[in-house]
Amino acid sequence: MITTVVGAGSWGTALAMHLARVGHDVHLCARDPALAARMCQARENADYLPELRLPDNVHPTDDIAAAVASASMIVWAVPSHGTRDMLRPSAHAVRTGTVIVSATKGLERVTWTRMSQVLGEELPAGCPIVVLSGPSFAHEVARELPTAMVAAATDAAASARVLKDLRGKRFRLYATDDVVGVEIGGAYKNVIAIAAGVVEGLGLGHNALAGLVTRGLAEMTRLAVAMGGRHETLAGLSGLGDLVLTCTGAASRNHHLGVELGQGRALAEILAGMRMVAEGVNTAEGILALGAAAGVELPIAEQMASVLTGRTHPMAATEALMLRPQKHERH
Ligand SMILES: NC(=O)C1=CN([C@@H]2O[C@H](COP(=O)(O)OP(=O)(O)OC[C@H]3O[C@@H](n4cnc5c(N)ncnc54)[C@H](O)[C@@H]3O)[C@@H](O)[C@H]2O)C=CC1
Ligand SMILES: O=C(CO)COP(=O)(O)O
Repeated sequence: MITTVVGAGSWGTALAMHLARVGHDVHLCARDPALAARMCQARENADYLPELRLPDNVHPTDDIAAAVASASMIVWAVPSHGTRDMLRPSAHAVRTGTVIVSATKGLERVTWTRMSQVLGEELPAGCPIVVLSGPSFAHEVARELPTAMVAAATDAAASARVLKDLRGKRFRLYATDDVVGVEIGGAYKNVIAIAAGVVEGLGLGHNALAGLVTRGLAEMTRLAVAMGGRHETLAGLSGLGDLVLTCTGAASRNHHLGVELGQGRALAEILAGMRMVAEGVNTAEGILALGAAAGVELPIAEQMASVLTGRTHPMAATEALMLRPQKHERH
């Protein structure tokens, strides 16, 4: 079974290692030829997932068109801002019927399109898209620590195939047909994870963190439902599950960025010191655009977008949220 993973950052590399361990022959595509060469030579991805040996059946490459042409399954793990540009030149090489697993969590800049929609617009017809999401730090998947995720697709045969082909002793998947709910949950949680980091950086305590996570989940759910997703999806792995992980786990890049913001560092300075992507930085504005289009109020995302663009100080954002009119909890 040949599977191609596009994106040799931490997530693509971890998924490639997992797939190789469960029996796939994996092509791992890096856009940087030098990184592909270093991975071939050193048998590790020292830039993004150091000190973990790549299994022998992971084949690093920079020839994306050849790698996608030979695969019966493609796992997409390129950050959202690079997805369309990275896919377009090789999309024609993808064979009809190839199952596409979208592992990216974010929205396309400016259009604020969901990732499965971007992939669907660029790929040939007849390639079912399955969204993989949920609480899953790359370094833990790479180390074979137990992980549960969700696979969302409108095509039940495609999600069943992903459940079967990705299954591992310590990797468990649940299926759903709620693609919108899963993608909104996976994108939105990054914004709330930044907010959770801000709470920590400001030293606001555990009460504040618990309140933020709970009200963050409420507004994520509000948006997802307004866009056609289901309430219970957001109570699942790609909602509550990923919030618990990234709002409390220090390994979250979004959470880390929020801590630094809360401690008073400027966004540009924080980003300059990060090699890895923090999707929530771009997603906040997109979430607001989707909220405006759907006619729903998203107060935490609104404050975070304002903090991230430097218009509001993190403490002022906290006060603005606390001083909002009180209301019924279900709203
Ligand atoms: N790392 C993790 O634990 C998880 C990450 N994800 C998601 O997977 C996606 C990829 O994230 P990571 O692998 O963690 O990122 P990363 O920061 O570890 O690596 C990013 C990769 O994308 C490449 N890249 C950067 N800008 C690019 C562009 N403009 N065009 C094409 N490629 C570009 C980099 O060269 C690098 O290979 C993100 O949407 C992230 O939210 C999802 C679940 C877990
Ligand atoms: O999505 C993730 C885990 O599920 C990774 O979160 P970060 O991108 O914040 O590190």
